[in-house]
Amino acid sequence: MFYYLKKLHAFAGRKLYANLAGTIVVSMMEGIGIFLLAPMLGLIGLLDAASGGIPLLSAAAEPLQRLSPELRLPAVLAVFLMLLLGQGLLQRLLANMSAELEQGFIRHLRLELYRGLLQSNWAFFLKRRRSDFIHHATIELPRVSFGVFMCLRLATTLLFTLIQIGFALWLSVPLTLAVLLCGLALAAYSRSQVRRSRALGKDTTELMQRYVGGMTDHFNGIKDIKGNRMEQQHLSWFRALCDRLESNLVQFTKLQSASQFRYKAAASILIAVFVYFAFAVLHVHAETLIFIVLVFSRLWPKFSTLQSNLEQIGQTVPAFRHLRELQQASEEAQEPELGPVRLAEGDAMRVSQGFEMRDVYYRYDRDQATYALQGVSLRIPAHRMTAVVGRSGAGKSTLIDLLIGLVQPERGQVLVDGKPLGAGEAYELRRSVSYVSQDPFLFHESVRDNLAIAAPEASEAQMWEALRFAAADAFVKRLPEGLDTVLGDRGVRLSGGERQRIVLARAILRNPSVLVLDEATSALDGEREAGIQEALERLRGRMTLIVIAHRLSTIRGADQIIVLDNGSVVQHGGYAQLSEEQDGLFGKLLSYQARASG
Ligand SMILES: Nc1ncnc2c1ncn2[C@@H]1O[C@H](COP(=O)(O)OP(=O)(O)OP(=O)(O)O)[C@@H](O)[C@H]1O
Repeated sequence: MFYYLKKLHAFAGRKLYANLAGTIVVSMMEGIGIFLLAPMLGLIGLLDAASGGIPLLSAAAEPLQRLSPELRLPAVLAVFLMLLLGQGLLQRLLANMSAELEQGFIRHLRLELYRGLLQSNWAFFLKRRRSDFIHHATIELPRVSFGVFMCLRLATTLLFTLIQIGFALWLSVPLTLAVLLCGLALAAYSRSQVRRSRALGKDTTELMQRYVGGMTDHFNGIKDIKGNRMEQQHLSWFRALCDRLESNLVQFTKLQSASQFRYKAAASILIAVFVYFAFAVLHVHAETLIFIVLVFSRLWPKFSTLQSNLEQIGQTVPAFRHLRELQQASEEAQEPELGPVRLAEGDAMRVSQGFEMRDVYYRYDRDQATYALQGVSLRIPAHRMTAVVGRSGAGKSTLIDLLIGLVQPERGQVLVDGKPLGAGEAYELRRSVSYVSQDPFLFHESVRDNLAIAAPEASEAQMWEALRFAAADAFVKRLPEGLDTVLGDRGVRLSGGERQRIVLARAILRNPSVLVLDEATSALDGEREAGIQEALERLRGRMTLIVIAHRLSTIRGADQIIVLDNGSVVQHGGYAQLSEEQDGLFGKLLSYQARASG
């Protein structure tokens, strides 16, 4: 919590103190307003305004005595009005300022979280559920911000309570001490409520995490759900979770209302007892009694506000811990070379000789014995086309991740142009790599925006050239608004192959030094794939091509084929050479495919 309070301090600076000071002034004005009630009551004959029994009262009434009697009431009312209006205006100003501070702080936290996550290395993402990021950004983060401002509210309430206590002590020490003792006793009794709030807050965090995770999974897999008639099972799961969420939030409200009731009940009893003792036993003046009742009726609600603030803070504590843990993990996983993001690729690192792997070992989980890659040594020459093949799960994607430095080997070395590829160099290298994954990703934006994200300076002519290259020009031309057609769920839905071609065009538009295609043409028909093969032929020489393909016919033109099996390189060489090695895995894979298609 202190971490985020410090953050707010760094973010808001002087504004924060102005806000706190303003809140105190508003509270003071409220106090003065009450104090002014006395001369007012005196003027209308309810109270002896010149009474010396009440501190400050005679001093406050004294200027009034100098006015002619008929002006006194308007004068007091004018001051009263000014105070109330001033307080109202200041309150309005403060409310606006608080909203700006609060929203500004949320924006600051959001940006910090998002930037931190984006700049975390790939290993960080491998270990986490994607929906957890959404949960943190949309639910935990506002809770944290709410908690931070609740702490500030607690601080101002505490301060103002102290002022009120001082004032009350001045009026009557024994009665104030009695009220304080009762307040402390009730606070001690209510401590368990704060603990309970924290436990409920922990449950809220867990339940919301499940809620966001489940919803994300279900809607990602909605086709599977519909296609397999699994709606009922999902609905039951959802209903059970909603029941728990409902009960969790209702319990918190019940807890709060119970402690508020306790404070209210105690207040009524105390006031009755005080009035009795003050009047019947201690025989204090009626004026003093009215003041005591007035002051205590202001003081006691502060105690219940403090209690309520503490419970609300308790409820948000788990969110603080949760968000901080994620941020800490993401800070530890930051890419070493961050600097400003430069999209112009002119000065990006160009691979001139090629890649090399020396006895590389990698496993996703260091607690497990199985390696995704083991003892891999290979060379990938620059400006040539290298294909990586193997059965599903053989380690092809892992190999690519290591080559472009998304993950680092556990043992062994990856070299680029003869130099070891550390995490810092990898970040630099990826500025000149275009990577097209198995599941290509398009934004819910126009074709133009989707292309421009990779190369903001690209002209329209260059975009069309890239689309032509990827055999996507014809279908983009046919889209209702051409380049400006919005793609995605609420725009034009593309087929898997069409999506792949746009992503390929985007990859080419960056004019990368290394183009990696991970099953990037799997959804294309033979004719279109042949078109892309020709395009790749043209790219060879200009850039280093690394292609993962299941359909072996598509890699006939490769300069080199690397065959992986169970995380090791089992064969490498040209297409013709490998196809002749009858006992080799490549030959087997070829014959399986020939049988399947034949
Ligand atoms: N994020 C991960 N966490 C743990 N294990 C993983 C992860 N990703 C891959 N693996 C494991 O590493 C091994 C190699 O996976 P990889 O994705 O590199 O294979 P692949 O050859 O690309 O497979 P495919 O052709 O099916 O995409 C597999 O055994 C897989 O289960």
